[in-house]
Amino acid sequence: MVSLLRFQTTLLTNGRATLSFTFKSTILNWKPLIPLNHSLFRFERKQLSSLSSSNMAQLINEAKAKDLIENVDTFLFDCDGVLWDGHGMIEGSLETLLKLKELGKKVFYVTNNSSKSRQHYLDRCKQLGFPAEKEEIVCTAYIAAAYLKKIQFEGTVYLIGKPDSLGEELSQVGIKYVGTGPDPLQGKLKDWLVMELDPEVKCVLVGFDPHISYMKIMKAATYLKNPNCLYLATNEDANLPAKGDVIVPGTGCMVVTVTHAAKRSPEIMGKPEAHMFEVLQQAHGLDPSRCLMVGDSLTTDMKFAKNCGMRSLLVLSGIATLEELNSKDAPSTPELYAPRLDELLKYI
Ligand SMILES: C[C@H](OP(=O)(O)O)C(=O)O
Ligand SMILES: [Mg+2]
Repeated sequence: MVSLLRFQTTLLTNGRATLSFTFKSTILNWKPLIPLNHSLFRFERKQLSSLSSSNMAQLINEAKAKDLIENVDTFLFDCDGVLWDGHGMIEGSLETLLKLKELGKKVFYVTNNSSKSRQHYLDRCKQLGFPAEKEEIVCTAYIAAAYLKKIQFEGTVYLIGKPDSLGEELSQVGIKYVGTGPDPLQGKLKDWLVMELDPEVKCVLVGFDPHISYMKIMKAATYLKNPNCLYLATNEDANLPAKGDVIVPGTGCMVVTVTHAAKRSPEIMGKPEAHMFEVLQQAHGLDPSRCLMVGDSLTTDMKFAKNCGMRSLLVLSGIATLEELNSKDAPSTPELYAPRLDELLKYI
């Protein structure tokens, strides 16, 4: 009797390691010691059965970590859910980045979060002890302003966003904007139908805006009736990563309401689109095949890595879950995954 026994250790998000094995026996008279329908394996079998070996994300281990250190010069880090989240810094993230800098690796911060400016992120990195220079940080507020400057935009931006993030970045490139701050419900339908809009507005830009309102959606959608009016959005993340019971709506919730009302889709400035990588590649001459994108989202970070030709490591400390990773409908499959960034630190 010949049987092929393949062991696989899988680290679950609760830190419990489980051993699972599959066997292919040419003569099915072999009985495994532990019945395969034992609960220990039920989860594993679903996990293994839902992933074909060709596209299975691999749990990071010593050999894979050493391969990264040998073949990756540049580490691009997503921020929310990897380095920090709503509760503060994520354990081990700072130590891991400092070790990579000690090893001479280039480190960049690539965040979809449009609630803060690039300067704010620089101040935050310094405050937390992360090694960062301003040109190593790209956030979607900065990218949106840089994009409008690159296309030599002329006119005013109707901004659904914060004055101290998108507003600050637009001002820095000399672009005028209107619309920020509270815009509560006023008047009734007969008033709305005759409301005055700013004829100078030639772009609607939607980012994170805690003052999102019915009036703002109405104004944005009305500006967008003009097909020559540009429609940009910073990102489509549905939630901000914050472990706990509360769901914190992300910028994607602001974008979908304007998109639905306007019946138009925006040009997305952030991940998974390649704008942020292109800006870094142009400024620092990056070779994507020697870059690793580390993120917590399959729909943005891991797709971004794939779109830009980079290697990818998913961490389960933020938005993505092991179940989502192993689902046959997963939006993308990273090369590697780990429970948290500092899993890498164990091996380097
Ligand atoms: C979640 C996302 O930020 P990132 O994870 O890209 O830092 C966002 O704030 O919408
Ligand atoms: Mg994230």
